[in-house]
Amino acid sequence: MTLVSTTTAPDPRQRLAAGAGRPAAQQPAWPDRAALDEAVATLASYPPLVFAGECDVLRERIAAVARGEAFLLQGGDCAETFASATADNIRDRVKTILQMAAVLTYGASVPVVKVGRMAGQYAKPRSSTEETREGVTLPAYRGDMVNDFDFTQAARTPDPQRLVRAYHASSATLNLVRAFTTGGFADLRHVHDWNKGFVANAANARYERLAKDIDKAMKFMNACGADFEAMRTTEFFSAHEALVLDYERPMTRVDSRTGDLYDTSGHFVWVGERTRDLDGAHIDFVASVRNPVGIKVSATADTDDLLRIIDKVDPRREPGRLTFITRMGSGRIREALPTIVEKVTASGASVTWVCDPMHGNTFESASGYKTRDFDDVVEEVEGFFEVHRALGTVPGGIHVELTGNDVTECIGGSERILDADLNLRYESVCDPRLNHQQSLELAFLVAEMLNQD
Ligand SMILES: O=C[C@H](O)[C@H](O)COP(=O)(O)O
Ligand SMILES: C=C(OP(=O)(O)O)C(=O)O
Repeated sequence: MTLVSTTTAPDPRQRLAAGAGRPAAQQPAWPDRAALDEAVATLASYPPLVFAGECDVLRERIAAVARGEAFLLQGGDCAETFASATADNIRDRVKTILQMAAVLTYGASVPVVKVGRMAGQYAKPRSSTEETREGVTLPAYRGDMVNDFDFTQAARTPDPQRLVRAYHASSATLNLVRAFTTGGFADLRHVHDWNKGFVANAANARYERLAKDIDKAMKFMNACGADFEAMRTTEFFSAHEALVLDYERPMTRVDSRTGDLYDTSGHFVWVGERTRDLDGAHIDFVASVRNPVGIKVSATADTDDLLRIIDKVDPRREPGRLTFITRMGSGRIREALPTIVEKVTASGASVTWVCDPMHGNTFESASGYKTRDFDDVVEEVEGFFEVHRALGTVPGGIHVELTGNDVTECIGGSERILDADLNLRYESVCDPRLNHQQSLELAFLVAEMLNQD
């Protein structure tokens, strides 16, 4: 892929420029136009973070997910921060995802497509444009790509230089992820090592037993003369919400092979529940790029609206192109999802269904923390499987906010985290994440659900 098209056809970037006039929700109020233009120009001059061919591979993998031949595992921080883009944090998140994938692959005999909510997840849509603390009102924190979490006027003022910092942090993250996943660290023969460094607990002990079984199977295959080359590395893709269009547009490039546009900020990008307006700039943006894309779908989504989004984003009905990430809440999924799935299926659309059991299950605890109950998370995934089984459609994967760290942000799980424990290690700057143990527990439970076929 080159940065500049060599064809004489009209420049496909005109398509992007045309979309720029559409209304865009949840965009930062940049105070300095010249500084923004400079940051956007800088981003446009930088190399792509991912390559078009990799996005095509992911589209094929997601097409296999839609056929029920693989399972999609998307996970990572609610909001990455520049300060937390450290080697240890990145390694532990990758290890957690690799462990979950090992549990799913071994436990349910299904290939797992691994996608990190990583290397670009630096922007957040907010319910309110402002935040008030003790009588002081400031702009809401919108992610490190936009402003800083500190509660001061200077920190909360959007700064376009942060777009450039987000690029560099994503680049460094992706570089390490690529090193981990292709440099030997992800070799299935190291399945035990991924558990090292995590505190001893029930989920880790259960994982240790599974790792022993995998080890045994590998030794058996080795003795039979199996070729382990394919297991030395693993595919690992990056994903984030395509929210701040002043970041996504300059990162969008023309693929010299095809003349098509690709958003090179990540392999997979999604449009959130708050920005998926049919005539808005976000849907127009993802319609213009060839990456596999996702759309968040809540329990209140209008099915006709979704059908129009499908027509716009995936007019060719291309397998793997469009994923609906449903996030309905444990109490509503069984009532809201069936009609949507039925009508979408009846329309002949080619959509991959993935369950986000986090965003419909957030509440404020009695002690004032934004949290989620592990039981609600599990309940929503169960509802997702039940609905798809009843309709004969494919429950393709899960999309979860998680960390490899031992945080206390979601209540429940076998550690029985209580409201009173939330203040111990509540580190998220936005929404609560599953900790390492809760993530592994979820993977074991999902493997059981997959096995019920
Ligand atoms: O991650 C999703 C949203 O950005 C988040 O839930 C918004 O949180 P808020 O309602 O506190 O703004
Ligand atoms: C904001 C998010 O989700 P949703 O759009 O579903 O609320 C998210 O996944 O970070």
